[in-house]
Amino acid sequence: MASTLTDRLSLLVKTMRGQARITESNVQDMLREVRMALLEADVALPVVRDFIARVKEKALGAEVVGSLSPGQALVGIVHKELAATMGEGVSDINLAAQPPAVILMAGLQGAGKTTTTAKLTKHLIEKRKKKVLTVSADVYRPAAIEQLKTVTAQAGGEWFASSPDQKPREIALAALDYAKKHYFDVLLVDTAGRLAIDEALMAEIKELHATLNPVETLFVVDAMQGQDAINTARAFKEALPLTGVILTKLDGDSRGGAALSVRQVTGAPIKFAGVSEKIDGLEVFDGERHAGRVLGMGDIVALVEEVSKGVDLAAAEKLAGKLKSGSGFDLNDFLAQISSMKKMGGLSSLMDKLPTQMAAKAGQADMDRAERDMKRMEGILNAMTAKERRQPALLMDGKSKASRKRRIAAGAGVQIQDVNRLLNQFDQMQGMMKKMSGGGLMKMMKKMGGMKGLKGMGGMG
Ligand SMILES: Nc1nc2c(ncn2[C@@H]2O[C@H](COP(=O)(O)OP(=O)(O)OP(=O)(O)O)[C@@H](O)[C@H]2O)c(=O)[nH]1
Repeated sequence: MASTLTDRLSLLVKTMRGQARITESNVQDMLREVRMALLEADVALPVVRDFIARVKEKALGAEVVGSLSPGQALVGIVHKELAATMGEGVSDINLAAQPPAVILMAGLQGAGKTTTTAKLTKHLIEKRKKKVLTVSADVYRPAAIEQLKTVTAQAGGEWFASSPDQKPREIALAALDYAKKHYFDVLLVDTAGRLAIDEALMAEIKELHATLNPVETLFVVDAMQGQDAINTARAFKEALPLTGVILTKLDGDSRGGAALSVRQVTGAPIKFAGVSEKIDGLEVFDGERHAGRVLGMGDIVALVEEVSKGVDLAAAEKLAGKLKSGSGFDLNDFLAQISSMKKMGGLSSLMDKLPTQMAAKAGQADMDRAERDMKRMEGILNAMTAKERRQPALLMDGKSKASRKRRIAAGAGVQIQDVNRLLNQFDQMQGMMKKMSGGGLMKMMKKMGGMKGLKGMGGMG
C-alpha cells in the first residue's frame, strides 16, 4: 500500500493523465486522500474539515506549472497551507515586561509542564542570558515541587521553595516578591495538572493568572494526545488568554497532527517542541518542517533536491547500459557511488531529511559508524590500481589475490579483513544491481529527478 501522501496522490493522478489543471472533478478524489492523511496523523476531525475547505478553494483552478502533475501540485498547496496554518516563522518567548517577566505554565497532568519549565529555564539562561527563578504552585503533589527543584538545578536556574500547605496564590505572591527583590529577569510558574479538565483546576489557574499578570501564558500539550488535544486546548483557551503553545513528546511515534488542532483552536503560536526527556530536548517549533511530518513525507522536497544534485543522471544511464550489456558493475562504479553519496552531504545529512519515524530507526550512532565505514571503503578503493578496480576478479580469485590485498591494506592503512569485507559488500551490491538492471534503477532515478519541480510551487497558493 502506498504510504506517503505524495505516493497516494501520484497513484490517483495516473488515472487522470493529461489533465493540466486541478479541477472540480479531479480535486474531489485527491482531497479525500489528503483528508485520510490528516486523520491518520491524528488531526481532529473538525479541524480537518476546515482545512480541506481552505485547500480546495486555493487549489481550484491553480495552474499546474512545468513538469508537475496535478497530484504533485496539490501536495505543494497542502504543504504550504499546513505550514501557514501552523505558523510561518518562529517566535521566541516574549519577555517585554517590567522585570521579572512572568511565564505561567498551564496544561494537563503528565503533559510535561515541569520538564518543560526546566527546559525553558535552560533556554532563557543560555540563549537569552537571563536570570531565571522557578516556582511550583502544585500543592497537590509534594513530589512535583521536589521534581521542579531537581530539574531547575540541572538547568542552572534558581528554585523558590513552596509547600503543600500553602495556597497557590500565596506561593505566587511570595515568589514574585522574591524575584523582584533579587533582580530576576524571569519568573517561571509551574502549576498543578489534573488528569482531566475540571472546574476547580480552571478556577485556580485563572486566579493565578489574575494575580501574576504574566507576559506569557503557555499551554503545554502532549503531541501523543492526538485527537483529544482539541478538547484540552478548547478548555484551556476558554479559561486563559493563551499566548503560546509548547508541544511536547514530538520524539514519540505521533505524526504530530495535534499541532494543527491546537493551533487552530487556541489561535496561539506554537513556540517550542519537546523532543526528548532530557533537559536540552527543546527545539524552536518550525511550522514548515512540521507540515512535512504531518503529511508523512519528512523534508521530502529538500531530500529530492539533494538527491538530484548528487546523482549524475548521465552516469546512471551509462551504468544501467553497462548492466544490460552484461559488462557488469565494477569497483570503479562502487567508488563513484561513494563519491556521489559524499556530494549529497553524506548519510546523516540525507537521514535528517527523511520522515522522523524512519530516521529514528537508524540511530545517530549507527549513522556515525556508517559514515566511518564509507570513508574507510573509499580509502581502500583508492589504494587499488585502476586495473584491479576494473577487474575485481583479480582480488577475489586471481592467483596473486593475497599479495594484492596485503598491498592494498597497507596502502589504505587498514587490516586485510577490512579489504575482504569491502569485497563481500561489493559482491552483494553487484547481485543487487543485476536484479535492478531490468530498468528498475533508471525508473527510480528518473522519478526522483522528475520531482524536482515541487519546490518551485511557492507562488501557486
Ligand atoms: N519523550 C519525551 N518525554 C517527555 C517530554 N516532555 C516531558 N516528558 C516526560 O513526560 C513525563 C511527564 O512530564 P512532567 O514534566 O512530569 O509532567 P507534568 O505536566 O509536570 O505533570 P504533573 O506535574 O503531574 O502535572 C515525564 O516522564 C517526562 O520525562 C518530551 O518532550 N519527550
